[in-house]
Amino acid sequence: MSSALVDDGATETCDAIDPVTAYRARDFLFCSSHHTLHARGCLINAQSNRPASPDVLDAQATTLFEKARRRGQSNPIIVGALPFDVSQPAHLYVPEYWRRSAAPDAAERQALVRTPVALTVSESALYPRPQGYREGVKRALQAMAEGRVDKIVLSRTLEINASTRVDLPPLMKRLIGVNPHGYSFALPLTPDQPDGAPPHAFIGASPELLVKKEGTRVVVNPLAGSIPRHRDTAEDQQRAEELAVSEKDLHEHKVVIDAILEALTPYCSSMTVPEGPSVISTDTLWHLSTTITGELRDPAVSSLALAAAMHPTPAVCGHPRREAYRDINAIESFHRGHFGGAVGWCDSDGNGEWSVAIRCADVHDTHVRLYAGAGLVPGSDPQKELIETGTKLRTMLNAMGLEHLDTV
Ligand SMILES: C=C(O[C@H]1C=CC=C(C(=O)O)[C@@H]1O)C(=O)O
Repeated sequence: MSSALVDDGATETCDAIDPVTAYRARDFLFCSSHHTLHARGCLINAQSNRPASPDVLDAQATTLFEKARRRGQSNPIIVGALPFDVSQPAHLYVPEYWRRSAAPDAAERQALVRTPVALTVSESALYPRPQGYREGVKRALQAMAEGRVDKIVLSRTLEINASTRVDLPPLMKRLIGVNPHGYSFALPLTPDQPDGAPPHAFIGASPELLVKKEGTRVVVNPLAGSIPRHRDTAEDQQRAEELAVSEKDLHEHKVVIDAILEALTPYCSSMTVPEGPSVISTDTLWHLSTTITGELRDPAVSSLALAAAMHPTPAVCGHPRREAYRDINAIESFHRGHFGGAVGWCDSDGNGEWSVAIRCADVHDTHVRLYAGAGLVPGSDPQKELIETGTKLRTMLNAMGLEHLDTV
């Protein structure tokens, strides 16, 4: 992996080693199919109690960049996450040091996949239990039948207690190796904690790009509509073909595209939108996917502001947003935190990349909480949605070497 040190007025460098190898439990890592961004240390922590709304985030970003310049950084960036619930504050900070380099190539990823991850489970529990999740799906379908909402994304968790502290670096290597087309991330939740403190991080391997902004160009890649993959190649291919013409999934996808176009239109002078979705694959699922590109009217608008303008999309919340949000809160009895939010980075020219925070987990010392959700529309089947969310949990489980754990 080649790496170039960015001139950031940094106090600490580690550019001799590639970023994935250099990654430590308190670092930020964001690896797409093209680039790896690695950041270390926390120069300024935003520590705000204000909601993660576009205006608040814009003002916060301006203040953070000004402070970072006064502290001697010539090229600062902000890294962090938006929560699912935008009435809560975002978790943003300016790292002391960062660099961006080429993503691992195919051979390097193959080597990463072989990284041993030693994790022994002492306890694990699905929450809600499968029957509880199916009942939740039925309640969501009832809300749709009453005409209040047309889409709700309902999620569940898998709680794991390991017998020893979770070792994040090998886990991140595995995640990056197994997910070459996605966005693998590790966000320290207490980036300024002392050395040796237990890891506290939000990690994942999301297939979905909320937004990427580079100069005047903006790219979004919403996903919605899924089917689990199959070990048998012919059956696997048939499932992809089924998904491409599934009316229920095409509708589920269109709800997301319409909302994203509505949110992006005020920012763009032109947009290129394909006629229909294509089918893409992750290690465990097929998804309907649409890549939309646009030219920004104002190149100064930041990737953070664009992310906040679209978030939460109906790929993680539903439609209409407010009603879907209310139903999610009534049905789900756990706090999503950053799950269903966005993780990424933004530089002082506004360039940056934010992925939708799915296929992810909170890690705190020996405890791991995995999350997975599924988009529900009229016609969704509770058992199929249970299986779909169970398959989504597998992205993290496979990376953790816990393929044997039951998810349904
Ligand atoms: C909410 C999740 O996935 C979203 C993204 C892609 C496909 C989805 C679906 O088909 O339901 C979801 O909208 C998740 O993985 O937890």
